[in-house]
Amino acid sequence: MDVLQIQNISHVYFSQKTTTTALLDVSLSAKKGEFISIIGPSGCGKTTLLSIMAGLISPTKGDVFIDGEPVQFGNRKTGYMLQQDYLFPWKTIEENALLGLKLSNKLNEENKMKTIVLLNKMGLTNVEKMYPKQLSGGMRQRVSLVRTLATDPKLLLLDEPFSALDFQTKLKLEELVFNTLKQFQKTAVLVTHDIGEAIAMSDRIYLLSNGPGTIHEIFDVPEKIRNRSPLEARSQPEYNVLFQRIWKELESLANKDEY
Ligand SMILES: Nc1ncnc2c1ncn2[C@@H]1O[C@H](COP(=O)(O)OP(=O)(O)OP(=O)(O)O)[C@@H](O)[C@H]1O
Repeated sequence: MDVLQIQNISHVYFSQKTTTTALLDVSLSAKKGEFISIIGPSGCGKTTLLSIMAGLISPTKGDVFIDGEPVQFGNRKTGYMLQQDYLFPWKTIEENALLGLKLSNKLNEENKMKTIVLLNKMGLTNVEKMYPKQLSGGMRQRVSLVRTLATDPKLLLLDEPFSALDFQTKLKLEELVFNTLKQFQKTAVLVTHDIGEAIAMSDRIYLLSNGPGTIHEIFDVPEKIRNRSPLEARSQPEYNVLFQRIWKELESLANKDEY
């Protein structure tokens, strides 16, 4: 069954003087456990699309279903992981990690224990009583991932979560996120500007055209890459072939003055 179904979404922003069509007739889907990526030029509507999936804005046209139900404002079916970790500096790591559970009234001893175990699994041992400023950027993003996973969302929305990190930390975190999501059979949507990251982590990549964003092309990631961890995937010959294909497609958009 599709955990995520987006059917013919269009979205127009209206202001007093202008109207901007951000998305035009976009359809996509993801089955349970699938990892999909959305790439495309700046301003093509990626954030708008994620905000619609999260139920933060309603599309002007079209339907979104998560787990078979229409997305509603304030729904708790999605978890967001962003470029910035948005941990509260005055709260301890444990309090930050448990915040999602607390807000959704799911905080009990069992869930608390599960969250602490998850923190430890992420290599975050003995940090529970520390504050965010005492942790590195990569560690804070790991706390942010734990907070997101703790509420057991049906769908994870990852909005460039690695882009502020140094390259080595980014590769390590990609590996950790990939393995964790596979372990829990989580469905995820990643928005990124990094073609390599999209290939290394995804089952399928949606390339959006320049605004108004439409689906320009869908790339299925070959099995040889999908069956490997992101780091191993990057050393496969198929990885370079797909990288070149996507790169050329982006270039062709640029030459059409679309990118
Ligand atoms: N609140 C808003 N009001 C009016 N126009 C908006 C609003 N938010 C976004 N837009 C416009 O909608 C289009 C898509 O924006 P969006 O932020 O979704 O693109 P994006 O692909 O995420 O961009 P980037 O890669 O630069 O983050 C752009 O033309 C943008 O200017």
